[in-house]
Amino acid sequence: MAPTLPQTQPAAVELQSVWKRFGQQVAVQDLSLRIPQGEVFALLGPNGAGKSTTIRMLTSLTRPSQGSIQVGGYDVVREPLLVRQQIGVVLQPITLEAELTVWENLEFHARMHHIPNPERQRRIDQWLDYVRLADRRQDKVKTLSGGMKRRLQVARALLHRPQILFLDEPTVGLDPQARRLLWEILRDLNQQGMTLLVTTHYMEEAEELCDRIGIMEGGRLIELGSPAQLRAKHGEALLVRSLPGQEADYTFFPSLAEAQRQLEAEPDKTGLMVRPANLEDIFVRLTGRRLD
Ligand SMILES: Nc1ncnc2c1ncn2[C@@H]1O[C@H](COP(=O)(O)OP(=O)(O)OP(=O)(O)O)[C@@H](O)[C@H]1O
Repeated sequence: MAPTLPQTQPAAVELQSVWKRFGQQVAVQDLSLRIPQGEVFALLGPNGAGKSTTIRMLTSLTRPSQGSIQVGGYDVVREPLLVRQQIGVVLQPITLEAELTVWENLEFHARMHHIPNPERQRRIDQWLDYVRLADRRQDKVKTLSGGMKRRLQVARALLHRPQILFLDEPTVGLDPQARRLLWEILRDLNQQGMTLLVTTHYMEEAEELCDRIGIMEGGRLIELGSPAQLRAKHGEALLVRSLPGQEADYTFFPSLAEAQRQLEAEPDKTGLMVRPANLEDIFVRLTGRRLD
């Protein structure tokens, strides 16, 4: 996995003390965050944590109640059209025209972005190839699998050549193979210099794909760092005691060796085991709950 990018990289996304209120409901509280260009950043959090609201503010779909947001160097409130030129967006749910063909869906989007022919045709061909859908170009979208639809959404989001791609739960509902293929595409885009901001419920996805992770709960950012930094901070290893009919008990240790030493020192070793800590464990430690 790529190391965390240095702070000297120009920011792709910058939020300063951002709040979003819906009436009495506070969806996002005092969020400050800087995502350098070229980073893959994941926002993690349980339902209602404020992830979608954050993405909606970053993509200029909803205005912050307070604070400022720059995306691609532009202010989302004052310069939303310039922001939209810099970004591609893959939101939930799938917003493709089911009765139109794969090609027609892309053609429609490219026309909306005023991409003239023959450049339009060339780009559609190029991106269909890239997301492995060239052989499905004449098929109606309703005949595609979930993974294919998601890849088509990605191709559509890339047609106008954005620098930053936002993806809200991109692999939800996909089988492992389809998920891996999408990761491969996203990783490749990042290697070409694209900044990615992803929300996900899947710890494995965050761990595999992302340089840094922000954990949100109750509208607040409660943790931020690379997977390695988070493990170093919270503990690399776990001693787990799990007994039938009881909730498992987890204790973090800085290293596997230290967890192992503790296990050996325990007079009663029933149900005890040592294993490496993962992001899910850290998430549970921080929030007291699982992601799904
Ligand atoms: N348009 C809205 N009107 C009122 N409240 C809203 C609106 N949008 C979001 N909220 C509230 O803001 C909070 C954050 O919601 P948000 O959808 O951002 O969370 P999330 O982390 O994306 O969760 P999920 O994974 O379920 O999408 C929730 O309490 C939600 O009910």
